[in-house]
Amino acid sequence: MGLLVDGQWQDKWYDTDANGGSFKLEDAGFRNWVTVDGSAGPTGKGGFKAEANRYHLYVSLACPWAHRTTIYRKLKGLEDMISMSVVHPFMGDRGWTFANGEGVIADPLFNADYLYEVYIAAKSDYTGRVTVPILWDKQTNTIVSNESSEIIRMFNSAFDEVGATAGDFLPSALLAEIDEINAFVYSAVNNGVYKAGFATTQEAYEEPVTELFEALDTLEARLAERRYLMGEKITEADWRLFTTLVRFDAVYVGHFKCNIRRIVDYPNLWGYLRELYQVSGVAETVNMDHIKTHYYTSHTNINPTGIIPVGPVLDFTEPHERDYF
Ligand SMILES: N[C@@H](CCC(=O)N[C@@H](CS)C(=O)NCC(=O)O)C(=O)O
Repeated sequence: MGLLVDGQWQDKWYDTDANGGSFKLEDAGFRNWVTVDGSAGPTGKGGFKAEANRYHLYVSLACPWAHRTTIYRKLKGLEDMISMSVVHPFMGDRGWTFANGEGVIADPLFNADYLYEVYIAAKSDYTGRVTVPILWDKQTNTIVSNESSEIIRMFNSAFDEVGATAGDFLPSALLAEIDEINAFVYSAVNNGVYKAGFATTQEAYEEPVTELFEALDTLEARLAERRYLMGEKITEADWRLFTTLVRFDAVYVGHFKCNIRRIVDYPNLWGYLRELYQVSGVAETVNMDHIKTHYYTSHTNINPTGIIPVGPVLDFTEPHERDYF
């Protein structure tokens, strides 16, 4: 675990002391957009036109933020036009690596050993954390974006005219409502588990855990009334919730101490999670081995022995029983 300072790697854990023991996620450093015609997107600069075989995605199969992008790459049929590398699940002193391991896909562009080399290739004096996902442009040799929430919006529609699978997870009529629920889920759930897990004081832990379970209770009630968060159709809001839910019982309950309840204790959330998992192609994006290995072995201040728990036994393939809607 560490970060780049002026293009030099420094081995540092998150600085929770600066925030009274609380974990604060850093803003992503590259915020450009791939668009249909290469014009600038909502942030950053233009020049990134949607084209087949132009972009490369770097991910970790363990990471819930990167997982959003692998789901979209799969569901939008982008696998043949956007190549992908997968880092090793263990993130040690030098951050993410391409060490040999099951499920690791080496870096074909730089043959990098460490992911930070990719950041330095984009900006030799880069300062910031070295995070996944990264969307790389092979034409202009730079990082387009390292912000998952924006990469999935690009994948959702920018490549439709060059052969992506039809399907829109962000219908414009629902945009405002989706943004609203995303903000709630992000703060209390997606990032809530990290705020609880990386807290270094009792108070900084208890507050996000309480907020997290209040939010899960609210979502449970909402899913009693609706099949998906926005109603009858799966939207971006569901995929953003899914990547946290699928890791929850195996990792966040134990490793991050988010243990007031488990997802299997919530009938609606558990059925909803199974249904999303069973959407064609999605199960192939879930690698429980990378997920458990990453969290339990990389965060040595939380789990010094590095022992990976054997359980829990979870069967995401059980009938989801949500078709009654
Ligand atoms: N804002 C980013 C956050 C990505 C992120 O924090 N990724 C984690 C893995 S789950 C990471 O690479 N962390 C490495 C580090 O912080 O040093 C996004 O959503 O794309």
